[in-house]
Amino acid sequence: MLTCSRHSVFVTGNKYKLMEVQAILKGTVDLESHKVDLPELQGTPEDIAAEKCRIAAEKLQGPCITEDTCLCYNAMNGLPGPYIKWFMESIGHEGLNRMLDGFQDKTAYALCTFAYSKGPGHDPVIFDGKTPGRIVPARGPPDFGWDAVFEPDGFDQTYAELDKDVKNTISHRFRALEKLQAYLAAEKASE
Ligand SMILES: O=P(O)(O)OP(=O)(O)OP(=O)(O)OC[C@H]1O[C@@H](n2cnc3c(O)ncnc32)[C@H](O)[C@@H]1O
Ligand SMILES: [Mg+2]
Repeated sequence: MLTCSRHSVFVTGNKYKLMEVQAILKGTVDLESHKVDLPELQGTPEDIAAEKCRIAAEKLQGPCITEDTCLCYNAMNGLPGPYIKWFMESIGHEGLNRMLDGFQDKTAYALCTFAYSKGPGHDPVIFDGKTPGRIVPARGPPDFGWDAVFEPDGFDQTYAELDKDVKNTISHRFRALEKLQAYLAAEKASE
């Protein structure tokens, strides 16, 4: 859970996401953490992100922010995309590489979609961030999801090998949060 000056709350069950969001927003937004179990939905990344936020706002009966993360293979027209969580849990880093065995194109992109709702009954606003890269055999600490198999463009290190401070200035999450921050700041200024 993340509380900003407008008492909005970041809802996630993923402690690594929360740590990154806290590190990226540090100093600009007051954070507070709380875990709520949200359903894994199907659809386009944008529709999933919006619906996830609607459900969280209903559960909390108040304003909130949620985020959904995709890992999209270009050779597979964007899949596994929003279903990456199940692929990661079922087949692991090696399987995520093997899926591309029959393809020359190993490029992929990480996509983060934040959604912000003013509360139940309010349509969520969407903010996305994308980082292009490619899928490589796992290197670096295996702690956070598929970090070890994603090498962002312009780097010869995987997300997992990169210093956290570096990942947090080029990541899909950082890019989406930049937009969300600007939106919240403008909203606050107009009050
Ligand atoms: O409660 P929520 O916020 O939904 O947390 P989650 O862990 O279920 O997250 P998602 O539904 O967005 O699924 C995304 C999957 O990708 C993983 N993931 C998310 N961000 C990542 C990142 O920056 N690097 C590596 N793996 C990441 C995450 O661990 C999940 O397995
Ligand atoms: Mg989830």
